[in-house]
Amino acid sequence: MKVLSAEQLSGADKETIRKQNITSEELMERAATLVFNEINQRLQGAPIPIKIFCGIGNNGGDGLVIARHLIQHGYHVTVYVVNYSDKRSEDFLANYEKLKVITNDWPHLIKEEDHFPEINTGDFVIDAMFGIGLNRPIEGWVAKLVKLINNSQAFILAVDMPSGLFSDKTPGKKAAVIEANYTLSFQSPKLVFFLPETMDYIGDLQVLDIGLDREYISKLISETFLIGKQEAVSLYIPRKKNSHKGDYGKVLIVGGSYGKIGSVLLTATAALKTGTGLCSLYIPECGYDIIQTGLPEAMLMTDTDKKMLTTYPKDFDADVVCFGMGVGTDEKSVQALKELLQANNDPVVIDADGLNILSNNKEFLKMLPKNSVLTPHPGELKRLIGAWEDDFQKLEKVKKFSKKYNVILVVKGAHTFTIDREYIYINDSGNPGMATAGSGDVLSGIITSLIGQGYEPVNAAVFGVYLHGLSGDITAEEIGYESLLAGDIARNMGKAVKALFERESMESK
Ligand SMILES: NC(=O)C1=CN([C@@H]2O[C@H](COP(=O)(O)OP(=O)(O)OC[C@H]3O[C@@H](n4cnc5c(N)ncnc54)[C@H](OP(=O)(O)O)[C@@H]3O)[C@@H](O)[C@H]2O)[C@@H](O)CC1
Ligand SMILES: Nc1ncnc2c1ncn2[C@@H]1O[C@H](COP(=O)(O)OP(=O)(O)O)[C@@H](O)[C@H]1O
Ligand SMILES: [K+]
Repeated sequence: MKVLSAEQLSGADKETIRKQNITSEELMERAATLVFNEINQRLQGAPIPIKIFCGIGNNGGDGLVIARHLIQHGYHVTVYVVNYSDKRSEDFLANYEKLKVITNDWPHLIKEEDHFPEINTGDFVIDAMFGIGLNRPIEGWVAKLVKLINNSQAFILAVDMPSGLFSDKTPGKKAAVIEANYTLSFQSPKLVFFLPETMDYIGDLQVLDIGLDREYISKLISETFLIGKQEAVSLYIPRKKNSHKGDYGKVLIVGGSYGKIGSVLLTATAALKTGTGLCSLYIPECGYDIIQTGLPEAMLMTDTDKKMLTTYPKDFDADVVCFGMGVGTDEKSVQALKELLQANNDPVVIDADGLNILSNNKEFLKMLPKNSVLTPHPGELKRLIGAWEDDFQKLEKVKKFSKKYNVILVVKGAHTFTIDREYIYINDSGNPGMATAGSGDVLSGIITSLIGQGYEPVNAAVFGVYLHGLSGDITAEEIGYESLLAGDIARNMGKAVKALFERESMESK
């Protein structure tokens, strides 16, 4: 799904009004009615106090439409107009008049702190103060109102986006922003919904298709995509009946050191469980018995050093090589990575200490084969590209790095971002149970496996990240977050691939 900017959404809005020959008020009615339907479906007429806070722009207009429908369906609604300015939008005014017709209980005007209502724990608050039109931080008494709502413990539903969030920049640490429990957003998710600094404001997210012109949207150039089940399925390459193990990749995993052999075991298990035909490992000698026992399907070569990697098997003919998990950063292991980079022209996957070695030896970056995949977590990323001021600057820096070195970066997190030059792919699978040692090692194995099976590196990264999260979701569904182990994610890869094609088994995310 394309992630559109506020500007693109406004354009689509105008084109829809023109092409469908409707007024902007009718479009607002359509969008806000969808929000009402969702609320009605969940509340089923429950007599709980609903407090709707409306701004004076079109987000406020949506709030007034929602209020009208809720009142007409017998809900206990109180409407507040957060009168932060006198420039009421036309559609706000039209809906203000419509509301007056159906109730004597007219909106309460809030113009200062003294007008604030009491908000109680059991209230259902609808935030329709600001949407994509916010152009400066919320200040003064409006900021105080935002804090009052946040501190109320009431359930908060945000319309289009939580008030206080911008669509194209982060709000700053002390800014007043609604902390929603649930966000119902129109037509397209916004980039800020997925960034580490701002994702916590969103709560659960649902995107409503408000019927903006499909043709116009399909022609819009977007560089940012949300990857859900539908997008993942489209990347899948089916196996051929007439095939053999040589068709599914000869993978080489290089890693491990004394005390960290488990990392390569996880990576290799994930690679084989993702469909690799032939999986070999190059490890320090101390890992020999561990791998042969733990993963008899894998083949092994060992370094002459017992405890760490000192070299790289240059003559080994692999389709794809993965380097880095559990390696450490000893000078001798730096040499191993150097030899690997000198010996390879095809894309490689670099993770963990492989990334730390790159950060300590920046001259190696130029040696990375084109379209190699780097999989940093935020700490590794910082060492690689330097610190950033906010998430938007981080994305710009990563794009620049990706272009400069011709590589793909998988920036791991609650929403993992795969960045290929100017393109951003945001992952929508996964859960907090995956915040457990070794789950990154598993991801590297999955991506390496897919490259070995003939996926383009960027597709291997995007699809691999999705499958990794999906396997984590399936595992969490079975055993909960707390006891989820990285090895479970690897072992459940088969279920994840199957779930891609099962309609009922998993909710399409
Ligand atoms: N296209 C779609 O998908 C559809 C969109 N729809 C809905 O429209 C929403 C966008 O509406 P919108 O453009 O009227 O902007 P909105 O967010 O209501 O606020 C703008 C007002 O706030 C003001 N202002 C800004 N910052 C401020 C501040 N810090 N403190 C105080 N004031 C501030 C600014 O005035 P300014 O002073 O800057 O001139 C202006 O008056 C969108 O989110 C969605 O809900 C649907 O109805 C239909 C389909
Ligand atoms: N809260 C979360 N939600 C979804 N995925 C998560 C969450 N926390 C971690 N993950 C995923 O788990 C993996 C952790 O990787 P990493 O930090 O490299 O772990 P390790 O070094 O222990 O292998 C990443 O793929 C990341 O996206
Ligand atoms: K809002």
